Amino acid sequence: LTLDGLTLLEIKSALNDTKNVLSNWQEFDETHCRWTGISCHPGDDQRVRLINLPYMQLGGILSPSIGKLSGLQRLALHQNSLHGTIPNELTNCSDLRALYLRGNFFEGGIPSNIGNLSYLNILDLSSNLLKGAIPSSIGRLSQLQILNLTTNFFSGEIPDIGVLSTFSKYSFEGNSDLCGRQIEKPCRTSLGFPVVLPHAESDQAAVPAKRSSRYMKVLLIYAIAIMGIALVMVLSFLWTRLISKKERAAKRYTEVKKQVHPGASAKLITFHGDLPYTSSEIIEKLESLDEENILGSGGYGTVYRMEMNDRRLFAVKRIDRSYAGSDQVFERELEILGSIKHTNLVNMRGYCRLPSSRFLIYDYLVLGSLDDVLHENTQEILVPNWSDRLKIALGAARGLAYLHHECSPEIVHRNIKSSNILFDECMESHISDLGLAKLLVDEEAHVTTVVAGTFGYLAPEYLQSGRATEKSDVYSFGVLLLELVTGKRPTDPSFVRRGLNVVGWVNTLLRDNKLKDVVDKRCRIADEGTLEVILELALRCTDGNADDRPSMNEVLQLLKQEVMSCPSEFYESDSDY
Ligand SMILES: Nc1ncnc2c1ncn2[C@@H]1O[C@H](COP(=O)(O)OP(=O)(O)OP(=O)(O)O)[C@@H](O)[C@H]1O
Repeated sequence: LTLDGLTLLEIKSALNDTKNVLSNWQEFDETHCRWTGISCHPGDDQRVRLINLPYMQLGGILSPSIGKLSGLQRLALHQNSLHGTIPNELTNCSDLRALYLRGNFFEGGIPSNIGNLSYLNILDLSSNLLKGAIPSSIGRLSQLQILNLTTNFFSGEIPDIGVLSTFSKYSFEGNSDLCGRQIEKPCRTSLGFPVVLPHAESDQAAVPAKRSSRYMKVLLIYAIAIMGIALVMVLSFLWTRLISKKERAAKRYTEVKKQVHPGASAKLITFHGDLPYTSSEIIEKLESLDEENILGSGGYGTVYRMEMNDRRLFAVKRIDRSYAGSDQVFERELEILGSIKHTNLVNMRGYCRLPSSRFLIYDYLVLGSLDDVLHENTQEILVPNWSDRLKIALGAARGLAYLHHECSPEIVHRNIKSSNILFDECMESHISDLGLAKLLVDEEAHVTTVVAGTFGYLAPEYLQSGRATEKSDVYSFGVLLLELVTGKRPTDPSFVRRGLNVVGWVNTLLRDNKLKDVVDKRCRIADEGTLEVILELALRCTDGNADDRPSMNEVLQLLKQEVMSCPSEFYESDSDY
């Protein structure tokens, strides 16, 4: 073993590896470059470049030996259970570009000479038990693009110097004792007054004694008035919250506007008043849809492009499938689906039942589906690059995590696939067809035909039992990630011919150390570290054992970190970490 290999063993000895994930970190191994979570610099000297061990349930401490890895560029140990302090020696890793220690139990302060890490792009120490002042040397990190110190116990004034001046409150939230310009919270003197007050400068020039007692009086009046106003605001805020909560509960379904078309047995339901047209105009447009307007057809029916008189476009799905229950139950279920709103879900605007057919009305997504973009795209220039692909994955993960973790009861999509990821004019991902897989199955059918979804994306246990869970969605999402990396459909003939699906194919190539062969040839990967992390995530999502797959919230966290660490134009748009 080289010096770096021995250093890794020292680091391992300080970690509490409960799940034995570091079992292949062995003394007798000649090269440490293939150990779990390790990547080396190209060349013969086997210098460690990346340590990627997030979500590994590692305990123990981060050994000071880490400082000996002078070629280290990325240290990702987020979402483990590490404790102790962040060793000062870490700042000897002068090549470090990304440091992720989020979601551990690190105590103490940030090493004061962290400013020595002059290449640092990303510093994420959020969700730890860190305390003390934020060192001003962070201001010297001129390359720093992402700073996340949220949810710790930092205190004192945030230094307003260098790069530290450029970060907003989103980098510091969840530290109740911090103050400073960045978080719009003035720091206070021991008397409890803001250090900087309006007109403070002119007061300096005044006659000291007399002026200061008048000044104190004014301050007192100010303070009492501010406290009074704050009290009134808090009370009225609480009151409106109470009222609006009650109203929201009562109005849950009243926002759904139901209209019965005069003279015909037609029914129109619009959700959240989202379709600002008369029922006659909508019904007239629906009745006039013809072959020219067809966008495509899928398992539930045909999709049309519908243009209103004001030129706004909608996508309309004419439902072919029958529904076993009554119209009332079907419509009630749809009302629930219509009430779900999220930027990464295709917005359902309304439902219309005419004697001839039933229609679902959606927002029209101009740039088509991921399936079109990846597989039907003949113009090389329009093929998404690596950072676009990460952004697409992130958007889809946000939508799916919302369905799994924010909706109550949670919604299992059952049919995650590339043709159900649609793009708006900004190439933002929107998941379509949510809820339909469950709503439009034939309840009477035999269990094997109850399986909705599309071959290639389906989790093995879902195929066997017909029972869809969040974890079967996670599997489909993992396949989607592999599709984004490889640029191949999950049923691509090149591996199906050899009896493999995309998961088996990627696993085989990785086992043979052919990382490069996995990647879509049309896409230049800027950062091999990110590629490895995404592949590892995809393989965890497609684990044969559903319990070993991560939740969508975990997937989302990990993708956010990767998107932020991928240098591209969409840093700014992704600020909600
Ligand atoms: N809201 C929308 N905006 C623009 N195009 C859409 C919209 N919804 C669907 N489409 C397009 O209509 C076509 C058919 O979509 P549909 O969802 O019915 O089929 P699918 O996704 O191929 O299969 P499945 O029914 O299994 O989901 C696809 O080409 C899709 O891109």
